[in-house]
Amino acid sequence: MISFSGVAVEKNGVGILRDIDLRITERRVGVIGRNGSGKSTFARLFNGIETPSRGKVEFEGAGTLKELRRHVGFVFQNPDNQIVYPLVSEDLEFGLKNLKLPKDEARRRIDEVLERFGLTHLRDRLTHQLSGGEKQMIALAGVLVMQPRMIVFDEPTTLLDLWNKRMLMKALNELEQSIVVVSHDLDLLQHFDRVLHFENGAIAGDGPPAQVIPLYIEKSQC
Ligand SMILES: Nc1ncnc2c1ncn2[C@@H]1O[C@H](COP(=O)(O)OP(=O)(O)OP(=O)(O)O)[C@@H](O)[C@H]1O
Repeated sequence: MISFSGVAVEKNGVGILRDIDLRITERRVGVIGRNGSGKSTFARLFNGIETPSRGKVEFEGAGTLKELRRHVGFVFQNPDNQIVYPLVSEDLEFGLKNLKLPKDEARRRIDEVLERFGLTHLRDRLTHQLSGGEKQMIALAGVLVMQPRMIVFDEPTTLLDLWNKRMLMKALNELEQSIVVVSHDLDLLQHFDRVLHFENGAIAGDGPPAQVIPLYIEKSQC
């Protein structure tokens, strides 16, 4: 469970997010809203990439940056922001080095994740030669090997074609972690447990997709 209590974010004197009071216990949560409504800023609070100007974010009662980073993984919209090493295998080992895992255990985790998502053939490839969809999956694999309890995705399907979008949606559905997905792709979120609708830096709608999404669409038609 992750909680936001009285959270506000301000930058250069400008209010970006305000009055965020939430407890998230659902397995699949979507985040929608117009461009500039504060979704990415909200998403980045989950694992401490962004810190609140006021209020606190806690994962099961622990709010230190170290705890948030340990429990919550973050998948960026553009995998180039996430993939740093020339070889896929090196990139996947990168985060695990910080955990100081024995080599065998690190290898086992990497093999398991690659195998599970049918990515084993990419293990020794150069990361800059991967397609956009392959990169997106390797970025997700890099987060999964860290075994976080929750994963936040910021617009994960924007760069993907229909095939890769389907592959990612299937992967999302099969994850045992709880997931939070920021997306303009309303189809992706229609079977989620809960959807948060942001408007001008605050939550304007919160509930099941069948309730929140139609109201959001209605507002866009005004
Ligand atoms: N450093 C900053 N200083 C001032 N304003 C900022 C800063 N960073 C972000 N903003 C503003 O905060 C608002 C929210 O940005 P955010 O990226 O969270 O929106 P978003 O809902 O994710 O948008 P999009 O759908 O376009 O990705 C935007 O108006 C943005 O211009």
